[in-house]
Amino acid sequence: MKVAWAGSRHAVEVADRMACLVASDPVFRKDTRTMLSRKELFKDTLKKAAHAWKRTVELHLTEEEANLLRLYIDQPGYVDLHWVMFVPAIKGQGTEEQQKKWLTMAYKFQIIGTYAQTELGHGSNVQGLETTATFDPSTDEFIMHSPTLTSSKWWPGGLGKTSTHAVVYARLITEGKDYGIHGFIMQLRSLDDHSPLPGITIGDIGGKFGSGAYNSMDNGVMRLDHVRIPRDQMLMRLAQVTREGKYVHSDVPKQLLYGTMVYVRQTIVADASRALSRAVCIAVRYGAIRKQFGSKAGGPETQVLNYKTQQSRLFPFLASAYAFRFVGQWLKWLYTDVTQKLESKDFSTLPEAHACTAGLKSVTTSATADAIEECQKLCGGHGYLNSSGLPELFAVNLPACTYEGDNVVLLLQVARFLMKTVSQVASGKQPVGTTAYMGNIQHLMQCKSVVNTVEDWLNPAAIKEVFEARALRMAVNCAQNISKAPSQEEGFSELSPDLVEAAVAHVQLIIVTKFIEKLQEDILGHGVKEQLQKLCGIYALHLIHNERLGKLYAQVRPNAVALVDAFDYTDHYLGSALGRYDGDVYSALYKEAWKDPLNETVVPDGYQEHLRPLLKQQLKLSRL
Ligand SMILES: CCCCCCCC/C=C\CCCCCCCCCCCC(=O)SCCNC(=O)CCNC(=O)[C@H](O)C(C)(C)COP(=O)(O)OP(=O)(O)OC[C@H]1O[C@@H](n2cnc3c(N)ncnc32)[C@H](O)[C@@H]1OP(=O)(O)O
Ligand SMILES: Cc1cc2nc3c(=O)[nH]c(=O)nc-3n(C[C@H](O)[C@H](O)[C@H](O)COP(=O)(O)OP(=O)(O)OC[C@H]3O[C@@H](n4cnc5c(N)ncnc54)[C@H](O)[C@@H]3O)c2cc1C
Repeated sequence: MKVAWAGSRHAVEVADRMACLVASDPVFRKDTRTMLSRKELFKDTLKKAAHAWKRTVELHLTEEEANLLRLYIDQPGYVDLHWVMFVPAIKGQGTEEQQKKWLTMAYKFQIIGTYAQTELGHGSNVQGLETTATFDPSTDEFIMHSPTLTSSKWWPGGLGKTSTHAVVYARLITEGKDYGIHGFIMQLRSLDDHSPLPGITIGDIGGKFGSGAYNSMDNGVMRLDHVRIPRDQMLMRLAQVTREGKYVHSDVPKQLLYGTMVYVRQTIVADASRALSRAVCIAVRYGAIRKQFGSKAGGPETQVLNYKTQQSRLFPFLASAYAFRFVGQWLKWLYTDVTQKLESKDFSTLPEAHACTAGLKSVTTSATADAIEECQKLCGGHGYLNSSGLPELFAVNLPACTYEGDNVVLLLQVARFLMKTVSQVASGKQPVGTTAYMGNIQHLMQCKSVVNTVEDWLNPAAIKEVFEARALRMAVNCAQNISKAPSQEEGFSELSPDLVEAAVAHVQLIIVTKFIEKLQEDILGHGVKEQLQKLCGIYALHLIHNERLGKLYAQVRPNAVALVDAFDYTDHYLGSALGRYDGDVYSALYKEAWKDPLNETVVPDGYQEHLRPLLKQQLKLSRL
């Protein structure tokens, strides 16, 4: 099962090696992270990042190994933005010459970069950004400026205190005309003493949700006061400004400007499956250790994992973790395929790539945030302790519902794509890729499900048909209602809640389909495929027909712990007293409690000033 989860034997081996490297290095300790002040946490993050880079160089780690090292260090920081957004933005939007110049420095960490798109006034509406980049032909420079308070850059990770450079998104103005949003490389801080360059005001935007967690990241604010940069720092793969100030657009779709976001959304699906699997791992392992109540005859107490209510709340998450993992692996493939096509100037699959990454990012991160919260409840009181690992896991993954595109905004993008596809089908065009099922419209609009028993639900063809019919009918229903509205735009706006539901149904169909396709692959190991079939059934069925699942849960229960062990997480990475591999939960909880700063002294600070006088006063009063 470890191989099925990781994708290959090689993937298991390299992940194990990197996880152990991190777990055995004292610099990467994180057990007292939630007790650090913001400043201490930030410094700890800088230390870990520098040490990780040192180890990467010393051990000559490959890119795959270095990425895993960063992942297992498990502490958000500026390096995430540098590797996940700054480097890809230059790769995707820079010319070959620009890539050579900037990536050479970025790969060696001679510069640290971030992705500065969002502003105080606009995040979702990228076309509404206000920062300007005005070309001055007299000096061959762009003047970068924040004209209003709301145009202040706001949120970019690493911007606050660390980044020396950024890809800054701004409205390009040349020859008096506004050509909309383009990307520019800017140096922000001195490479000698790290002070901000003239005209740049920069800082951290302040503490965020939860202790520890995302507070390790210095999300930043930046205002620009007529800062000049050379013309060749405009990212010029998609469009250019000539020496004379002429704007020239390349023969590529302008949506490629959004390419970095497509790339990152794809990686976020993998993050979501990992976060969900960590929460499930903690709740399942702990559920096997925790006992409450027993038989009336005085027999042994019951493991809470044996309660049917526990299973019906928890096993759909276990199934979802596997489902998201497999769809994430497929999405990675899709992204690579689209990138190769783009290189040979075939842009035909771009809309589908956008819809799939946007939709899957939305559905998987929302489900994951909800599931982590529920796993906390599934662990009872102990789940609420920081030492359970769950509060931090929740706080770190909750913003994934917002960053890289608010989930509802992204689902509306999927809906727009679906409405276009429905109208193309109506005019006789055969849909392809993940919407190919819509071509079967005659059958899917009328068919009745052949499913009667729980066993029928394990029939992949039956499951697929139900999901196809559900998604298509919801999309067609929306399209019909929109066509009755006074205008397309009004109809879309009026029906947006239904459109979001239709988008979710389409995305869930993709997830179910990719799970089924995974089951058709060669899967080695005794009983592995059978367990995955049950999980696939649970994933599909819990979305549409909760009542019939009891039998399947009973079949999964005997292997529940093994199914989470297959995630292959070290105790260091899981970071949970409840989810420990050895099950020694109570000793761990007890030990963790004593690490709290409040326990550094037996009598707490503040006793002399506030507690003692109060108690003495009450004592005096009671004697009166
Ligand atoms: C225990 C705890 C320990 C700690 C653990 C730590 C471990 C780490 C774990 C997790 C962390 C992982 C770290 C990962 C690091 C990632 C960090 C991420 C940081 C986040 C960064 C950001 O947020 S960057 C900013 C992102 N911003 C957005 O996403 C903005 C969203 N808005 C948009 O994308 C667009 O504005 C819009 C799509 C909503 C609208 O676009 P537009 O205004 O142009 O309008 P249209 O709707 O008219 O679209 C026009 C046309 O274009 C098509 N289109 C739109 N987008 C795309 C696209 N991306 N690609 C291709 N095509 C696109 C659209 O469909 C339209 O097409 P038509 O054919 O005209 O219909
Ligand atoms: C932890 C974190 C890290 C981030 N890192 C970065 C970074 O590195 N770089 C960067 O540039 N940005 C970053 N961001 C910003 C992030 O990308 C934006 O916050 C995100 O795109 C959402 O935009 P917004 O904040 O403007 O939300 P808003 O659009 O203001 O959303 C507010 C509400 O309005 C709703 N809404 C908005 N538009 C519509 C619509 N058309 N129809 C229906 N409902 C709508 C949304 O659903 C939401 O409920 C980060 C954000 C966070 C939280």
